[in-house]
Amino acid sequence: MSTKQEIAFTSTSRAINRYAYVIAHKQLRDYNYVEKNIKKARSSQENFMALATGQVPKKVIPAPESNFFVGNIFDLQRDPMNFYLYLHKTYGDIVRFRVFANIYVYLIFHPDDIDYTLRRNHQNYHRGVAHRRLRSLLGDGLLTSEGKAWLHERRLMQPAFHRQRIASFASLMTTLTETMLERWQTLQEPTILDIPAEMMNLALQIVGQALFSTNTSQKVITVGKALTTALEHINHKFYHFTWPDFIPVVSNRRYKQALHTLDSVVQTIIQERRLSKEDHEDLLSILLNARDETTGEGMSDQQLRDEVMTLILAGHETTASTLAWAWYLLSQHPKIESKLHAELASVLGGRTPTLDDLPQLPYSRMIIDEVLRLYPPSWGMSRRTHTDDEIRGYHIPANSEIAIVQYVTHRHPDFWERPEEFDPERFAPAHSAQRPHFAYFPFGGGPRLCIGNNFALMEAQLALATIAQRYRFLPLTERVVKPEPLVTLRMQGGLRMLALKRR
Ligand code: HEM
Repeated sequence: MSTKQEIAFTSTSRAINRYAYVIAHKQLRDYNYVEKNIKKARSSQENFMALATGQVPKKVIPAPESNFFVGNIFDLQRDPMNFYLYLHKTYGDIVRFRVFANIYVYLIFHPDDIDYTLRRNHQNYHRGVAHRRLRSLLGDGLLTSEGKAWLHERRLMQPAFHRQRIASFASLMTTLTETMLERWQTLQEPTILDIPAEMMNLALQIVGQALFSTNTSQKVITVGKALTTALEHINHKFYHFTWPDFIPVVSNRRYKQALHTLDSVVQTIIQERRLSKEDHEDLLSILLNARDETTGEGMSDQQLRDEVMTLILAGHETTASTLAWAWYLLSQHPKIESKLHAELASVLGGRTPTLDDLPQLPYSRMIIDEVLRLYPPSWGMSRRTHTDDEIRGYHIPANSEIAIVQYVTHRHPDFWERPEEFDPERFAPAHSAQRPHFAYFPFGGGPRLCIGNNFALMEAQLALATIAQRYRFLPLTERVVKPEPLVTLRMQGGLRMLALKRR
């Protein structure tokens, strides 16, 4: 018997056997069994039919047991991170889980397949459900737009993130960090800080000033608060069944109010700037002056509003989360912390770091890289297939929801030894060179790579070096801080730390 005949024979007998059992269980009213096995029988039958017509049979994507009506949604709600880690460990590099009835999410964990979806065949992978949820907040900004509109916006905005332009923000970053340290000096001792809130405030001030230059700090704080309220609403909706937005329950009204505040503050800043005609040498000026190469048209007020909101949102939570996790991890690893202090002392000797110092501070950069591996702020990315596709020999139907989860791939045991351990040495150049590109992708990849990646890395490294020379932090309890997967990876229960002056 040839291999094809063998598969055909096995498929047919499997289908016949399963159908026989299904009929028996139907008579016993064991519908659970019927539901589970009818699918398998059909797939065996499909394989047989495929072979009979000369096609290659479809492989069935591994999936966990699930309920037909609620799928695996409760496993997902309970603890998404551990659910995804469990699925990878149990079922391998491609898994699907049921959301409801025949609606599935396909999880892709292997670097080669991530390379395929984000880069080699990116045209077939559009923005997924997470981006659609963000649309009510960010409109058609760079993060959420698609196709030609996205390409047009990316071309207009790319010059704002050119290396040279970003370099001019280095002194802004250290000045604002030092302003924060001066405020800490005035606090009562022992100084206890809400670390995520401090880092969030710092990152918000930095992105706010980079966008709007001076005199907007109060407006930036208002925007930050309204954004947090709006994001909490979107986060909640992501994992829970909630009322549709048009029903005026308290949470929906609060969300609408936050959107209204955001719109009015951002529109006021844009209007003031359009009238002033001054060149402020900030990101907003670049956006205001950007012109389409062919039509010569600039951005409309609505487009500017969407881009500004996108940059504030994408540009502060992420870097703030990186810094907060860095302080936590350093407090748990005194040897790594001492090595960082030694590098800072020998290169900077107590002075404020500049952009030119950064290449001389490789260990601080390795720390940031390792923090981004263990706790990637953008911990997962969602996509939707445009047409039918095939990954790892499995058929993926058109319009399927795909999830690519950095949090899991950054712990893939084939590419990371002792994956849960905090070890910045993994990012020494010799080690990094041996890994496939998409084993580590905190900033995504392909054409939709994060536009602010250099801005973020520069900010994180400068803030780390400036703060670590003046303070070290100790947690107030021995509690192990767990990640909370919201739009970014926050800390469950927050993190209050004791700030100890180093000089
Ligand atoms: C540690 C900090 C950051 C991390 C980990 C991060 C991560 C990411 C990731 C993973 C994506 C791709 C999302 C996807 O394709 O689904 C992305 C896109 C984006 N990021 Fe960042 N980001 C960071 C900082 C920033 C900063 C500082 C800015 C701006 C000031 C920014 C602006 C954007 C924008 C506008 C996009 C959309 C790009 C496009 O689709 O063309 N990000 N970011």
